Amino acid sequence: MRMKPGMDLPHPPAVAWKEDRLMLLDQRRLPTETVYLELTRPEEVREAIRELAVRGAPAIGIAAAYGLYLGVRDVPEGDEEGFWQLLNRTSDRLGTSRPTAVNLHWALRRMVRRAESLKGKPLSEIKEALLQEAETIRREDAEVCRRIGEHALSLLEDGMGVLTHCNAGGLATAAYGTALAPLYLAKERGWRLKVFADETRPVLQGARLTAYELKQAGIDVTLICDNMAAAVMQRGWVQAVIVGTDRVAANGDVANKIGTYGVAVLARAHGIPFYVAAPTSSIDLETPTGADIPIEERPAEEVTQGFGKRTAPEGVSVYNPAFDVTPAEYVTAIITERGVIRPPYAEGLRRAMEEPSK
Ligand SMILES: CSC[C@H]1O[C@H](OP(=O)(O)O)[C@H](O)[C@@H]1O
Repeated sequence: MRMKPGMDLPHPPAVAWKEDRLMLLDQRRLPTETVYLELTRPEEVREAIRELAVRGAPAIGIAAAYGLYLGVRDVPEGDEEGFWQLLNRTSDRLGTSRPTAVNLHWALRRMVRRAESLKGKPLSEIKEALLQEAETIRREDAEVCRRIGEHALSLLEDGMGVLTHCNAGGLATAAYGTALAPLYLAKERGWRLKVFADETRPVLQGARLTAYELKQAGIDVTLICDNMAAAVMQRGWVQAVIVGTDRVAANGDVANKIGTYGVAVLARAHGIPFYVAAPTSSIDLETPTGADIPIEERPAEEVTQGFGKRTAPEGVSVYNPAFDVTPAEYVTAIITERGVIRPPYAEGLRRAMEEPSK
């Protein structure tokens, strides 16, 4: 599997545009079924994001970008007022699909700004520019992931044991992933890494998606239950932890899949570096600290009746936050497409957001 533009992915792409519709790989059905949703309306895209048919911060942003285009493409030529009203209403609607991943809001803001930059032009021109912008966001994301892979690989060594949590792979992005990008690159360079993938309850993104991606790519992956991470570290099988993120606050606090904070504390207790792979599209300097990051709470059924099998009594109280926040002090380094950022994070994050991509 070559991590070059247009390279062959070890799995079907999470998001694709085909003629006149958005194709989303329905990740609720992986790893046993490969089924694409064909979407032509923004409400369908919003539903797909909410129901985790498409998930992963970058992939959510890409899907929303196409969803915004779908929302305005049928506005009649000349109906300027109707176009701008619908554009903003659709952006707001898509923006409320999930609260934590900042990529969603980043992508929608970028699309609206692109349209506003062409205000006064024929609507047909603005619509075409919106479709092109969504395509550009998708293509850029693949390149960003590849660069994150390059920078992240400089922190790993051949033969290492690496633990990851949830899925920050090709299925969470346009291609390659963020946290998984260095693992693909290592494989391409003939390295032999041993990966431990947390299953990541309750939605099992690690078991269903990360284990699937890495096994398809021929990478040595061992699936473990979340409560086994401590034992695996205690046995000395892990030399690095690398995870993705949904939002990095201005001080370096990191929101990621629930359970990440526990892994970070375990890594600290075992003297294991804890790395966060973060495209700049997931960095939010307008959010001062992790305490300011909205944490999505999801339906109780994900915990009590996962994948249709009831495993808890009817009516039991459930707390089901989809994310937690790892304080910056537990983060060894934040790896962006523009390089590796070490503490103190506030200054490094500001510089990363100002620099052109390397
Ligand atoms: C590269 S972003 C992946 C990020 O998104 C996941 O959450 P979800 O599956 O609920 O969208 C998880 O936090 C991953 O680290």
